[in-house]
Amino acid sequence: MAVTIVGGGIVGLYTAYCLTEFSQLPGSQICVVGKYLPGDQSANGYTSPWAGGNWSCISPNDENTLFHDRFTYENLSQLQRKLLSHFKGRDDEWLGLARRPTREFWDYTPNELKIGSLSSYLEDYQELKSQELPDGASFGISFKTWNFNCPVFLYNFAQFLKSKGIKFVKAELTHLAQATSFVNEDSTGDKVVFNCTGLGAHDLGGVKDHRVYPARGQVVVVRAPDINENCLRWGKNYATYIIPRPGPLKELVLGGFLQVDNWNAQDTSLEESEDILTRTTQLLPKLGDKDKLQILRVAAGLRPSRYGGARIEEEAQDGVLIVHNYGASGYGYQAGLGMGYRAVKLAFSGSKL
Ligand SMILES: Cc1cc2nc3c(=O)[nH]c(=O)nc-3n(C[C@H](O)[C@H](O)[C@H](O)COP(=O)(O)OP(=O)(O)OC[C@H]3O[C@@H](n4cnc5c(N)ncnc54)[C@H](O)[C@@H]3O)c2cc1C
Repeated sequence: MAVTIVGGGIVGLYTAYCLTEFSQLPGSQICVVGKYLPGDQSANGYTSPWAGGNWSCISPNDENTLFHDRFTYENLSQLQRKLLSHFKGRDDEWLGLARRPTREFWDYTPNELKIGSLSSYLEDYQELKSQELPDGASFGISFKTWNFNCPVFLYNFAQFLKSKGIKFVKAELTHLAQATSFVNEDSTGDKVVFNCTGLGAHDLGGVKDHRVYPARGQVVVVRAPDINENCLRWGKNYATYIIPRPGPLKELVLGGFLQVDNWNAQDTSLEESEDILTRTTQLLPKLGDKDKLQILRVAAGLRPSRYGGARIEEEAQDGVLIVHNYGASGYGYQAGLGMGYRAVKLAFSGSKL
């Protein structure tokens, strides 16, 4: 088997992990190719380093997404254990994948199916009493979540995958058919391509999926050594979130925005930053005076969204099995392991070769 994964974002890496872990495919048969790879940064072409990131209730309520979220939440402990046993002497904070408490509030009554699903598996799940809700909120929960230091975790995850023999190649493709020329030297036999190109799927030849669109987010990153909890609030037209990043720098990511079809991640806006600081300090008063926060940086990123939801689908192109796996929107870290699992299962149960 010669497997090529196009895309070195979190979805590509989770897919590589699922191939080795759940299909027992040797790393020497897998090659990851991407224009950008872990350690790189690009505002427009590489979303994964820009995520907050945590596991939250941001994702939709359809059966597939509920499965992806749950699978990821439940299997991150195993991934964390494997990485920590590889990086001997290091801890979860160094790794960039750690646990923290969280509270989430809604201004409306959330979907029953979703709440039913969440309450069945989230650790320390509790529905909050009305006196524990902020003004104007109508529902709230607390639970133990996962927090990522996204650029750090992405880099460490890639190092782990390389240690399994997986090859990483930096290259830009103009057509998906070019993918099969990037293979691991030791691999032979049937060729399979996983298309994990995120927003790139919009323009890549052989895909050109115009259901893919960006949902721009801006964040303000502050230094807050005393805040170790997540706090999020979902309104009909806004999302406010406070996400601590694991690691020694004690960074807190404050957001945010979900701007549909806005492709501009180069620019950030002072007005948006002010709005984020106002909303987050109101939501979590212990953050203190917004004018006294130590701002480290302001950044913007583009979530790879897709009308109709993530595309996890197989297709045969010139005798090669293609498995599409993109469209993770604002939940690639929290759903991507489940997406990778489904994509890999599809590849190995399919008969399109
Ligand atoms: C502000 C913000 C906050 C977020 N917070 C969270 C959060 O808290 N939790 C969470 O789960 N998610 C969060 N997200 C969403 C998360 O970042 C994305 O869902 C995730 O990064 C998508 O990963 P991906 O691998 O699909 O795409 P990407 O990371 O964009 O990777 C795409 C890969 O494909 C490659 N590629 C594309 N086109 C080509 C081509 N033509 N040739 C070669 N290579 C190509 C790229 O180089 C790259 O390697 C957030 C996003 C933003 C912007």
